[in-house]
Amino acid sequence: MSTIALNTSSAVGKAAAGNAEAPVRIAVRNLNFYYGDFRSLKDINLDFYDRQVTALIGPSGCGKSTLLRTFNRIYSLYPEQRADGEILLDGQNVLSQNIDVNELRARVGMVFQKPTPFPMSIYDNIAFGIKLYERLPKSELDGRVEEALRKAALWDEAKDKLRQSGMSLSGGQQQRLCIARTIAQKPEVILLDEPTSALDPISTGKIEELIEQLRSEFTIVIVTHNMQQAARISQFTAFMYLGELVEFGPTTKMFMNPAKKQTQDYITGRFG
Ligand SMILES: Nc1ncnc2c1ncn2[C@@H]1O[C@H](COP(=O)(O)OP(=O)(O)OP(=O)(O)O)[C@@H](O)[C@H]1O
Repeated sequence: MSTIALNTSSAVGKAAAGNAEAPVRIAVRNLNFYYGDFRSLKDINLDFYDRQVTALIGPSGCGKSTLLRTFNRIYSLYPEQRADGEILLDGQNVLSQNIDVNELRARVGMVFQKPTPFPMSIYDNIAFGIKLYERLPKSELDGRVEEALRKAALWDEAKDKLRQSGMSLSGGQQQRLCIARTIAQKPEVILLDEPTSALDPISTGKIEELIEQLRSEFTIVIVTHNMQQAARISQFTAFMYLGELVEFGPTTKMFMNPAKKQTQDYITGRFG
């Protein structure tokens, strides 16, 4: 099969190569998901590697966000939604009834498409989540807020206005604040659901750089519609269609030499 001649080919290989030797952080086994009677995920089996970025791609409605939302059981806020099968986070099934979902959501943080800062100060946006779980002296809390803002590449822009509302930041800064808020809880996994789709190219670039930095510490799963973005920032890519996993592999292989025609058609924009 020839190399795919699309814009994506210039982006492929920009991210560090995938490390399939890395330990598996999340193992998805025979996962099905239902909205009422509608089965939106069909027997998904997939591994997510430790401190690697995995991109979930596929046409609208294929189940990318649904899959992402199973990892921290955010769907369980809605009674008609349910999952069966197994999602093993470090070997422990997060779908099991005896999992503490609050603890799970601290271990598996999530950042949404639209920046969602709380209507409170920049400082409190971050301190709030820490205080839910830990009682820290003020100096230590200050340190944790600073550390999270630094890791989210927002410290320099925010350090002189920590008491200003988080809503006063630009869209891109708000999204980095949401990432800082997630990081502050010291998660193991970070889920990103189209985190740059509401942002301009410069803010998008900053978030992409940030994702590359965060990879040294966190396992990252990102849903994106942007093929170039998937090629630029991920080490592994999963292509989904109609609730099924069609193909999974190192991003370079998926974009340069996919095994399935459907994958190739989607990546080259010939789908549909
Ligand atoms: N709340 C819901 N109730 C019923 N069906 C839903 C609900 N949310 C999603 N679905 C259906 O589940 C399937 C998967 O949706 P999902 O949002 O996961 O797809 P997606 O790949 O993330 O799409 P997009 O790229 O458009 O965000 C679709 O057929 C969708 O219509």
